[in-house]
Amino acid sequence: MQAAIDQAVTLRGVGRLYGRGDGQVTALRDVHCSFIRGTCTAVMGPSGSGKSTLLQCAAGLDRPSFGQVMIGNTDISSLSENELTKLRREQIGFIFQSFNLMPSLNARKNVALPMRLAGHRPSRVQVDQVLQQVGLGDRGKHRPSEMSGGQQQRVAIARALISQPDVLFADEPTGALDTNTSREVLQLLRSLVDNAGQTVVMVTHDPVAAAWADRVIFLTDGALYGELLNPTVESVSEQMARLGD
Ligand SMILES: Nc1ncnc2c1ncn2[C@@H]1O[C@H](COP(=O)(O)OP(=O)(O)OP(=O)(O)O)[C@@H](O)[C@H]1O
Repeated sequence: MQAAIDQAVTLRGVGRLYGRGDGQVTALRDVHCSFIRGTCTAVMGPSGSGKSTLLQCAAGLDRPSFGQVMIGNTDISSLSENELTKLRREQIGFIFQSFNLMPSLNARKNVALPMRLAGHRPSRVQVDQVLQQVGLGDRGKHRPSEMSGGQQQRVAIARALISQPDVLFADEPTGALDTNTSREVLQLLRSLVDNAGQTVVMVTHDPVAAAWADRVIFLTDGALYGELLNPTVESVSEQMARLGD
């Protein structure tokens, strides 16, 4: 008998409306999809197609207007704000295009911050281990302004990993980086999937970044358009050209 596929996140009939009346925008419409544990999925589509909205609904940062989001076996649509905050802290990692590090804190303190805000104090060993995991074992005392963009994004990844999240969501993680530093960050995300069994879901505009994923899903006008397995730069670019990007 075939083993059940282990889904880290499942969206069932998810829709998201913004505003009311004549000004109402449908950012997502009836999206059904799931993200398999231990895989990397890229989310692509033209500007305004709903990629960030999908990511935010899947990560529990935004609440869908309709439908259900499951993180593992938990239906997050049914959680109270406090329960959702706890689940986000413990099970979700989120990385932003602009790193969102605290400029006055060194790398160690930035990594420890979310746990400290949640009332825990991670040990120095824990923090250094996660910095080592992202290749910054020797940069713990450096502030963001003393690091390159790629290093800052790796600190942000370490900060997301400190709580050992089930899923790592990334919104344009290489959008602010040059080609070489983008590759470093993508290599790191790929190695987290391959060597640590991490689940990664990332929004990107870049076919080169998407080609690092196991699967690409495409959105148009808030709806799921299709997917590509084992994507290449060429196959992703072709699909995006078809979508009119
Ligand atoms: N807070 C909001 N209020 C009103 N409309 C919104 C809001 N957030 C997003 N939208 C609209 O929802 C639609 C989807 O937006 P979203 O940011 O998810 O798209 P995207 O594919 O991530 O776009 P981009 O590639 O340009 O970042 C767009 O029409 C956008 O203008």
